[in-house]
Amino acid sequence: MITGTGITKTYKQRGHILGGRDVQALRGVDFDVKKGGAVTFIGESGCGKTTLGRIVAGLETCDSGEIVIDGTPMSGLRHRQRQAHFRRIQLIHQDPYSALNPTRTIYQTLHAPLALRARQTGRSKAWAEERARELLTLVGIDPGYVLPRYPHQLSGGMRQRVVIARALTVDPEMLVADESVSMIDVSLRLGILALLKDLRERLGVSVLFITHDIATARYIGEDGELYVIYRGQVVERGPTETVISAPVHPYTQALLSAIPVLRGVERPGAERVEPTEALDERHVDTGCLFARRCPFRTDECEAERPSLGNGGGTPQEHACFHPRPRSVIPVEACA
Ligand SMILES: Nc1ncnc2c1ncn2[C@@H]1O[C@H](COP(=O)(O)OP(=O)(O)OP(=O)(O)O)[C@@H](O)[C@H]1O
Repeated sequence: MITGTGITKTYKQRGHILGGRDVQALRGVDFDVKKGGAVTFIGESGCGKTTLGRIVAGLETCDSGEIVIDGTPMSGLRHRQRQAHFRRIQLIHQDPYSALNPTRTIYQTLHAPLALRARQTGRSKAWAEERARELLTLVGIDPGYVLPRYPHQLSGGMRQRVVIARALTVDPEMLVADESVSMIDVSLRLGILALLKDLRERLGVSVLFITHDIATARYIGEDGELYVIYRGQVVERGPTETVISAPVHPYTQALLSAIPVLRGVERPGAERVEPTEALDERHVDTGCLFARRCPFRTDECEAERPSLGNGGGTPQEHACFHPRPRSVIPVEACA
């Protein structure tokens, strides 16, 4: 099990004199991912999703907060020990084109980490070769075709499968998939998402999925938890189906309302929640982060920041003083 508590991250900006502001990318994010579980973070561009994914994968440090992997807090460990723990969390980057070394064949890419493991665990060279073939078969590609080839000779979907196979060479406990289908042809995306689901079932590996797309969140995390993140704060979280079918935070409702739908297929009674104003940096220190865009804001929202909780008796947690379940236009309406 992997948990995060109070994760914060601020990027210092140079040029303060010219009016540059520090960017608070994460403002006290809590999460937990159970063994074999699926957690999806969803939010618009710039809300801090990638920063969180990199911190969870150990590629970046947080300013405060704690990541605990199987009961061991990472903050108290030396660099090498920490790296050994974080090796069990593998990041699958959104861009399979830059994730693979163009000068290495797929055989070389997979063989290097496997040969290292073979040496560390007293296994033979033949084991490393066999394991490379097994992993490629597991991710649905023909080892005989792929192993001698270079990345540029493969399609985007195949490359992403190789990236996943490489992540599996270390027997990870969790995969962090950051928009991992966004740069792949639409026709190939479902295959990659189905593969990630399949790996969860077959290997018991947990998946932390990062996306801005509701349909993807629903597909990958149907039995998992959905976290909605806005400007570095989790504003709603709960079972994926509950959050999507009955969102209570106005931001989640706006996110769902923003899905394009075909004229005439909207469900009667569905409500469209339109954010009222463009992003505004005011009230960042005091009030609700969404207040300036929220059509339901009150004075209270501008004076104080709500924290995540179950106020109002809702099944999911939310950070809103006025949670109101609203039926918004469902994702199926896009089909
Ligand atoms: N290395 C950095 N230096 C300065 N600011 C950064 C850095 N990385 C991210 N940021 C800022 O932190 C905020 C969060 O960025 P992040 O990439 O985590 O968001 P995101 O939700 O993943 O966005 P996107 O979907 O566009 O990738 C943004 O305002 C971004 O400009």
